[in-house]
Amino acid sequence: MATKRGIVLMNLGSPDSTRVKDVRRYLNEFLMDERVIDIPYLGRLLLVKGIIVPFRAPKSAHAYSTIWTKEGSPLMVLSKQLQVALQKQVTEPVALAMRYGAPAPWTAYDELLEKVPDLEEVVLVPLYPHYAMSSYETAVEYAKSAHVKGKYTFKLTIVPPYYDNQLYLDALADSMRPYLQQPYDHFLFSYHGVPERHILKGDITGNHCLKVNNCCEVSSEAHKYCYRHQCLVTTKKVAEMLQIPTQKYSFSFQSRLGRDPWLQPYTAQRLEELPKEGVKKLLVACPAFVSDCLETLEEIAEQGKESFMKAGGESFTMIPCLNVHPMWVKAIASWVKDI
Ligand SMILES: C=CC1=C(C)c2cc3[nH]c(cc4nc(cc5[nH]c(cc1n2)c(C)c5CCC(=O)O)C(CCC(=O)O)=C4C)c(C)c3C=C
Ligand SMILES: [Fe+2]
Ligand SMILES: [Fe+2]
Repeated sequence: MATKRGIVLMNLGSPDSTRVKDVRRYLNEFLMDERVIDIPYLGRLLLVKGIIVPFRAPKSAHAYSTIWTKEGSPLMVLSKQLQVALQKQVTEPVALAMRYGAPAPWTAYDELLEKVPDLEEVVLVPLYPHYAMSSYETAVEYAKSAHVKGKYTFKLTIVPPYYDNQLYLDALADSMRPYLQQPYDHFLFSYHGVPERHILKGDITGNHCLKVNNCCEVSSEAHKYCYRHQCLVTTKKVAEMLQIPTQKYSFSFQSRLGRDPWLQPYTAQRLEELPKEGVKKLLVACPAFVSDCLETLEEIAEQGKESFMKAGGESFTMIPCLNVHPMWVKAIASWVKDI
């Protein structure tokens, strides 16, 4: 007899609306996560509630208002569309959960149990291709704690990071290929950044990450949890599949928050430098995100484009995220089947 299974897709979550009070609530939950702002509780409370959120909430609310749709935030809308598209490919019920805000993982579990009361296994698909303490790990730990706290009897199985999985890479390359038909000088792969401190913390060897020359390129067990290594692998593999010459592509990190050093180079800085280096026609993709969101639609496609053009760029083309690309939907269906 086949195992009675359900699937949960898990993404980050968005505020309920673009009102400052909803954005404030969302940012407080997000930034009070000890895997995001990883300092002791009291310091985190003072920093987040006393400094970051009061200043950031009105600015973020405005940014969200520039991308918000009639149905809600793009991240929520596109995650729901992915749920619907996957449901058409699999017989198991598919539910959606978010790390911050609604729907919570227990809501997703209950929804699956309503459809399959004798559920034996739930396969959790984190909608993050790369391992980071502040994205993949916090989502997985939250889903696991909801599983334990709710005393659910089904087994919880987790899809590992898929940054180098051929099905993910094939879908990504296919989604980018049409954009390479147009003339371009450079292809920038921009990934969400993380503080360097997070990379050091995640180094299970204690002496590799950001310590050894070309740390992400020389073999190490540390790569299992190294976000930078995983972003580099995705970049190199996709560039190779698309036959982009080495000198015509690069990768960078966006969305820095605060003054601590984050992974470099910073996308915002590269977008101002590239035109001065002779890059006039730019293609940009953001493979750390599988669904378009604030960080792709506003930070890159709006703000990033503006600063590139002001610095002397002539054309800026943003390649959409995988969203509901048929090969991406099939990739998820195949992982769930084979896990
Ligand atoms: C792709 C994976 C992500 C990592 C890694 C990540 C790390 C990280 N993020 C912040 C702070 C913010 N991120 C914000 C938005 C945001 N972040 C991700 C993904 C990752 N974050 C997504 C998909 C989104 C978009 C959400 C949406 O509703 O569209 C925000 C909120 C918006 C803003 O004010 O800019 C913050 C804040 C930190 C500090 C961090 C690592 C430590
Ligand atoms: Fe983020
Ligand atoms: Fe590394």
